[in-house]
Parts: sequence; structure tokens; C-alpha cells
Amino acid sequence: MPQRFRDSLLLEALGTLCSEAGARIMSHYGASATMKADGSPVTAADNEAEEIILAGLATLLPGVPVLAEESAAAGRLPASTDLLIAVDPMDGTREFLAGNGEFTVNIGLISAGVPIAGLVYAPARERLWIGMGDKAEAMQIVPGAPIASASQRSAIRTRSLPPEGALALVSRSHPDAGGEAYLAKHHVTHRLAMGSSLKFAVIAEGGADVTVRFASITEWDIAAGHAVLAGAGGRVTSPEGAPLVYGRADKAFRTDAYVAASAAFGAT
Ligand SMILES: Nc1ncnc2c1ncn2[C@@H]1O[C@H](COP(=O)(O)O)[C@@H](OP(=O)(O)O)[C@H]1O
Ligand SMILES: [Mg+2]
Repeated sequence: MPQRFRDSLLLEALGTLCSEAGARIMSHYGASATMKADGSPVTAADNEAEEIILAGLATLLPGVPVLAEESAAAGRLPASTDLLIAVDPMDGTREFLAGNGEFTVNIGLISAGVPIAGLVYAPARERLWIGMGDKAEAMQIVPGAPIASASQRSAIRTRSLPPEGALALVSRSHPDAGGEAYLAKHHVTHRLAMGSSLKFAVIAEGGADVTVRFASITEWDIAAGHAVLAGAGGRVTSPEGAPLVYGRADKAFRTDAYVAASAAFGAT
């Protein structure tokens, strides 16, 4: 089954699924939200996008356990986690509500604790990134286009450190004092605020150098972005450089602090 997670036809079909979910999200752009039990906002867009993705996954990957944000909020968590699909139907709900376009659809394919493939789609920008972390391959591609089609995709890689200093992408909506201290210690000179897993995709395609989070969030927020960035040559680890392990049912699928960076960041 892990081999199936890297299948081009599967990833193309998942790209189409992301764009269908994204189209539904955009049909609600400008709508208001209600609050979840944890105080975070949820909109009709989150719920309907998740329904579209879950229906598609049931056809494309029948029987594979799914960890999805809105299902988890309703108490539906997968039992087996060796193979796992992590779905955040709309990451950056606050950015969606603010109307700034910085929100994404995320599907991460996890095997034995590692996100081995992932898709991040930004519907307001109509941009899709696919990465195969363990095959060191990542691309920006037209949703649904054949992965072999040279005209509809471009390979992406992380960049060298710019002479003027590293650029960090920081959360627009969730201040992170621990993360800020890490960036200062690592001589990061520039910061740009950006919502959602878009931060991983922008680093993957060489638009920035690092993003960190010293707070616990959830695996569905970052699994897909992790696979895209790893496929582009970057890394996502603990601040000490240890691997992040996914599928942690014992931790309610919550992440520890992480550093997501280009290959060049911190290499010297
Ligand atoms: N300190 C925090 N506590 C709880 N959730 C957080 C958080 N920081 C970020 N998140 C979650 O991580 C996602 C990305 O955040 P950001 O845009 O700040 O990078 C958001 O997911 P959702 O929008 O899917 O709920 C947000 O809720
Ligand atoms: Mg999220």
C-alpha cells in the first residue's frame, strides 16, 4: 500500500479532488463562521469541503483510515494509524474569513509515521503543490493534469540562503513567542506574515527560508505541507533536529514544536 501512495494516477486524482473541494470553498467566500468547542471558527466551507474529500477518498483509497479535521472535532478518530490519510479541508479558516486568500486544502498520505506524499491547494490562488517526501520530488501543477506533463507542471526546490539574510514566514493569526526566540537566535533577519500551510509550499518553491511553531497544533495542519517541503529538498523536524512522527493516536494526533526549513537554512 505505501507504494500506492506515490502512484501518479492517484496523486492526479487527489489533485482533482482538492480542486473540487476548493471550488466549493470559493462558493462560500465572504460568508460568516460559527465557533467550535475549542473556540476556533468553522464555516460551511470547511464542512462541505471535507464531505467532498471524504467521499472521494472512499472511492480512491477505500478502507484506508482517515484523520480529518471536522470529523475529529465531532469525535470520529481513526483506530489504526500505520497507514493514514490526514485531511485539513480548509487550513487557515481565519484567513478565509478575513478574505486574504491565504487558506489551503490539504491531503497528506502517511505511512509508518512519515508523510510520504502530500497535496496543498490554495483555491483563491488556483495553485496546487504536490510533493513526495521520500522520493525527493515536488512540483507545482495544474489540478488534475498528468504528472508526466511537462507543460502543466514545474519542479520546485528550496533556495540557497539570500545574501541579505533568511526570510521567515510567521503566522498571521497565532503569535508564537517561542518561535520568535528561535528565529532571533538563528539570525533570521526578515519576517513575512502568512496564513495556513501555504507557508510550507512557499518555502518549498524557494520563496522563503523557514517557518517554525513552538505550540502544539494537529497533524492534519502540517502533514501535507511536510511532504511537499521534504519533496522539494527541505526538512521538517523538531527544533533539535529529530524526526516528527505522525499517526500519534496516543497524543490525540497533536504535534510537538517544529522547524520547517529549506535545505540551506541552518546547514552552515
Ligand atoms: N496556537 C495555536 N493553537 C491552536 N491552533 C493553532 C495555533 N496556531 C495555529 N493553529 C492552527 O494551525 C492552522 C494554521 O494556523 P496559521 O494560519 O496561524 O499558520 C490553523 O488551522 P485551521 O485554520 O485549519 O483551524 C490554526 O487553527
Ligand atoms: Mg488547519
